[in-house]
Amino acid sequence: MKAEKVSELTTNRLSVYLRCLNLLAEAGVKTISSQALADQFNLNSAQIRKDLAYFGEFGVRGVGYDVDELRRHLTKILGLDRPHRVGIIGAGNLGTALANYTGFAASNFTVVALFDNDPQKIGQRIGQNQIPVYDVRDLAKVVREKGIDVAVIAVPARVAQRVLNQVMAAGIKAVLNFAPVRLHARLGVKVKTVDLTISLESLSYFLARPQVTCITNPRSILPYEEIAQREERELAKE
Ligand SMILES: NC(=O)c1ccc[n+]([C@@H]2O[C@H](COP(=O)([O-])OP(=O)(O)OC[C@H]3O[C@@H](n4cnc5c(N)ncnc54)[C@H](O)[C@@H]3O)[C@@H](O)[C@H]2O)c1
Repeated sequence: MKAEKVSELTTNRLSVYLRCLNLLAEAGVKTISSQALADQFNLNSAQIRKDLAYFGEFGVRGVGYDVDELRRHLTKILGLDRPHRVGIIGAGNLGTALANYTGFAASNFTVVALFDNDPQKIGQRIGQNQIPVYDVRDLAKVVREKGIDVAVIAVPARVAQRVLNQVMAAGIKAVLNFAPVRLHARLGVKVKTVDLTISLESLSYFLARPQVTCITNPRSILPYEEIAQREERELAKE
């Protein structure tokens, strides 16, 4: 497997394929061709074949993919076959909302701790799973004790870099950042930023151009696919 050169766009697509395959499995579908998969979920069949071929031979010519087998492979490729333990730093509006959300469990992610620096919040328990809020100064200790391998940053932007530094010092290598700020991670640490304002502003851009948003043909997504493919080529060059 040549997984080390796989871009984030590819891993995002693998995650989409897995979600589609889970829906097919729930509906009792046993095998599916790349074309049928593409048609049902508005994906690109050549891209599916290319993405999957990268990780080995999955499909059977003329039959397609075995849905359960491909689900197992994608689950393994995405590292979802082992549980991930998540710690959320910032027990405010967003941090507590994320801790209350039970939907991550299906993908093998469990929120096991929140961290804060507010004495009023430290010691509280959040949501139906009664997740404890720890003092952020105890981050490294709790990370070790609870085997936390993913951190979510939900603190104000002005302290987010400092918190990331603490997270990295605690040995965590995968970070989901909600603070609207560009963070600097050291080599070997992956930070993904979810910036809702950027997403809203890009929606606003399309609202400002009704001729783009009014096209109903699914192929109207082609320009964005092209952008994604261009980004991917650039990533591959790095
Ligand atoms: N609330 C939302 O809908 C939303 C949406 C998108 C992005 N965000 C972003 O997420 C972040 C959190 O937003 P929020 O609305 O939950 O804010 P909030 O003020 O409700 O919560 C922030 C929490 O971080 C804690 N905190 C501050 N400094 C800390 C530190 N050094 N170490 C540990 N904890 C610390 C605070 O005590 C507080 O509990 C912000 O950067 C915000 O811009 C929020």
